[in-house]
Amino acid sequence: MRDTSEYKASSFRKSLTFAFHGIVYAFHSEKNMRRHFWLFNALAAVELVLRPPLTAVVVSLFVAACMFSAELFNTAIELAVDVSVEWKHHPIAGVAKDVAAGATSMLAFGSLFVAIWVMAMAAPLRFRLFSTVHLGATWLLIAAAVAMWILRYWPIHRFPVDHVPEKETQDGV
Ligand SMILES: Nc1ncnc2c1ncn2[C@@H]1O[C@H](COP(=O)(O)OP(=O)(O)OP(=O)(O)O)[C@@H](O)[C@H]1O
Repeated sequence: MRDTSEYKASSFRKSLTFAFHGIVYAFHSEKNMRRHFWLFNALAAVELVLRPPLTAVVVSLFVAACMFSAELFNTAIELAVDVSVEWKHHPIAGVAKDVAAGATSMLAFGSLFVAIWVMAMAAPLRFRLFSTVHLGATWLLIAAAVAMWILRYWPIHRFPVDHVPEKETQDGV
């Protein structure tokens, strides 16, 4: 095995590149990441139509980022557990994965309250897709959506990812 010191990020730019690799890998290998991606698009579409104020948009984007972050942690834990038990069955490995999945589910549940609050902030609910209200919030939403699409569809073969688990391929959700 090679010495891990050679992977140490020597600059901020390198650290960001490693983080980017991680996110792209997770989008390619994890079906839940792809589910969250489509949920995020649904959220962005609803907010573009209803046009809640900037505060509600910022909070909802932050919660969406937390959700993606939780799923990334979950993926990292699953991979680390699989490596540590060498893909063999171990009761504690199973518990570790269940706990990580539980953490993600908790956040998903909490996100529902934020979704309800965003709807309340958008009241009275009207079709405002072509309106010019809350333009700052609208541009923020569009920028966030574009960034997510880039991360989701960035070609993985450009990165030194040796193995994408067979259980989750590019197909599917
Ligand atoms: N090595 C293992 N030893 C014992 N139980 C395991 C092991 N790996 C997985 N499990 C059990 O199977 C469940 C599913 O594990 P798996 O690795 O397939 O996660 P997953 O279904 O891909 O999760 P997610 O949908 O969050 O990606 C775990 O939550 C755990 O209960």
